[in-house]
Amino acid sequence: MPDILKRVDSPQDLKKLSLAEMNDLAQDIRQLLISSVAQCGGHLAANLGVVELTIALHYVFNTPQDKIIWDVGHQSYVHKILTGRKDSMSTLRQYGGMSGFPKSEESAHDAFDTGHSSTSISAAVGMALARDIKDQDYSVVAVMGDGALTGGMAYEALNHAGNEGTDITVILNDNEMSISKNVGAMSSYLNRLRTDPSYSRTKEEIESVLSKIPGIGPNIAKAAGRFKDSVKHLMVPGVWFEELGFTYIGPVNGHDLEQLTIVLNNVRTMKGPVLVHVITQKGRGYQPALNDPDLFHGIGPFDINTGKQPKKPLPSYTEIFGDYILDKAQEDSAVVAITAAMTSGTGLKRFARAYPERFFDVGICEQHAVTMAAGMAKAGLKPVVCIYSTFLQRAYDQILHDVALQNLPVIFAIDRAGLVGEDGPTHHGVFDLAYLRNIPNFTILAPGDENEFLDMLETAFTIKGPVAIRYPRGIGEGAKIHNERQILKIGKAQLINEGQDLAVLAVGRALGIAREFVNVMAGMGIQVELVNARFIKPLDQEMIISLSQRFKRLITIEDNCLEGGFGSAVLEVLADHKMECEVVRLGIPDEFIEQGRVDILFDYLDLTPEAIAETVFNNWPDLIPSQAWGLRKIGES
Ligand SMILES: Cc1ncc(C[n+]2csc(CCOP(=O)(O)OP(=O)(O)O)c2C)c(N)n1
Ligand SMILES: CC(=O)[C@@H](O)[C@H](O)COP(=O)(O)O
Ligand SMILES: [Mg+2]
Repeated sequence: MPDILKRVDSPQDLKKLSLAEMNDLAQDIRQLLISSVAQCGGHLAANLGVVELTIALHYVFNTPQDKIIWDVGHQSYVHKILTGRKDSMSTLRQYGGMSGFPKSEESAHDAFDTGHSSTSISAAVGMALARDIKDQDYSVVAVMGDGALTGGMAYEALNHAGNEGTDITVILNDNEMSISKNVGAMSSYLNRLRTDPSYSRTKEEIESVLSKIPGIGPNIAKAAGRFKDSVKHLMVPGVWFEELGFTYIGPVNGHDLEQLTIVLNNVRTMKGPVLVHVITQKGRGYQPALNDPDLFHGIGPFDINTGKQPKKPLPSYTEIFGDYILDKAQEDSAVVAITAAMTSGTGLKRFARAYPERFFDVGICEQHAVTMAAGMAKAGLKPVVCIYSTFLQRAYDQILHDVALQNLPVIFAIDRAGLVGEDGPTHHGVFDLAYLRNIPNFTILAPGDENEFLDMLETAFTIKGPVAIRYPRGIGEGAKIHNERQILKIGKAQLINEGQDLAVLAVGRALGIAREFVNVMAGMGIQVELVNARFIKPLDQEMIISLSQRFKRLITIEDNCLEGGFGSAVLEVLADHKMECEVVRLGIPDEFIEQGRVDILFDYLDLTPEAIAETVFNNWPDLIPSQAWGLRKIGES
């Protein structure tokens, strides 16, 4: 580990460093970031961009007494390194290792848990109001990116904070990037603040503005004076923010530690809501990340020298979707694609290039995306809303009230459904079946393999109402893609394997696990009937009833939460028809699942073929054949 970094185990150590040493520290931290993310994967580009900003924040503020809230939290690695966790960087995002997001249970310096965007100002206002009610004394700082500022919640919070006049500091970290290039009118406004000289005030104007800040002005004015001519650029009128009741300070060079520490030192003593507009460069200090900040926003392990990643052996569900939607748009001019700031993540990059007039990146605005799609559907288009399962949670009422209630034909392509792996509990998409299947008019599907996914997409375009297709992160089952598409019969499950001893109903990614389970059982002489549910809504009631009559023992498998999920839906059918049948539901239990490789998580959840066999034998010991006695846990109650 480089020298200066060795000496920094806490923010207190940082405060002993000279400016030159802090600049050296910044370079040491960049090295650690690059080597750790190259090994573990993670959010590299954003962290490289906030190195100096994070050093300056910890130099000026005193965590954990002062609270720093990292919006989204993907850029919190530097904060973790400076707050006693540098040695844990080798475990970043691994099972049992350090989280890639702020986590209060991991450190007292992590003031608020994040992962989803645009929450930081609301949380900061809440903490600041609590502080004031309890008559306590500490600073509350929200660090938010320009991408996060496209999210509606940020505006709700700015609106409220400006009105309350609460003492909070918002650091707007503007790097002109969301994951892809940032979008929207606010982004253009920030760009004008950054670049248009007519927005810049003269030194005298700045000092006059500063001196009007009650009780604090002279301090700031003095600090500004130290910058002589360059101070002209220190404060420009961020009129929009000022109209909302914020004191706007900026643009500030986010890589100039001297300027940052002076500005933050003064901001620290200011009253009321303050917004500091900091300009940073995403990917700074690592050429491959500078060349492709989108790729290096969130990346798997890579070669440090080349920045290259190992080639994937198979196309992912996302890529298959990207190919399909491109073809579909060519075939049907009414097809439009909508993303909420996840163009590459949802496989829409080529669509965006080929059909710019039919592609809409609305920013981190899942709610707006869904209601806008409803409007488009009402007016005759065929909108496909491409949103990760976990982020679609944001738009629940819009799905229900604006789409489903009017039975509008909006197709929801729900990527990253089920366990996503290293991003962990903030990002696992394990709730969608439960939050969607109670909404009338919906058709909900989950593919068991790549061809079925394509059939489902094709089928979705024939349905005259809202459709959700949920599919997992990463590569599929490896099925060879053929060209004949079939329109699926709505609400009909698919019999995969006939058996006599036990029936399994599986859905989506769980079908792959179930297939292997059938083989494991067959190896022990137990014949399992396997059904691919295909539809979560409408359910194939006939099939479920028939299975319950024939087998009396049924297993459901899903990678969704058990409460309210697919297995619960099966139980409802059985109860409604007064069927007597023993059902074991397998899926995600009532807990937040940690980060880690998906196979490790499935193992932890006893959702491997062998573990399922053990569960079966534990529930129904009469099924245990003599050959099965080698298996872990068998016979234990
Ligand atoms: C509600 C929600 N939607 C989408 C995302 C995915 N996401 C994570 S970071 C990010 C871009 C954030 O951009 P910005 O705030 O400017 O941070 P930067 O990476 O540029 O530092 C997006 C879209 C998310 N975390 N939460
Ligand atoms: C921080 C965040 O929300 C995204 O960057 C997310 O981590 C992307 O996930 P994927 O890697 O699955 O696209
Ligand atoms: Mg940004």
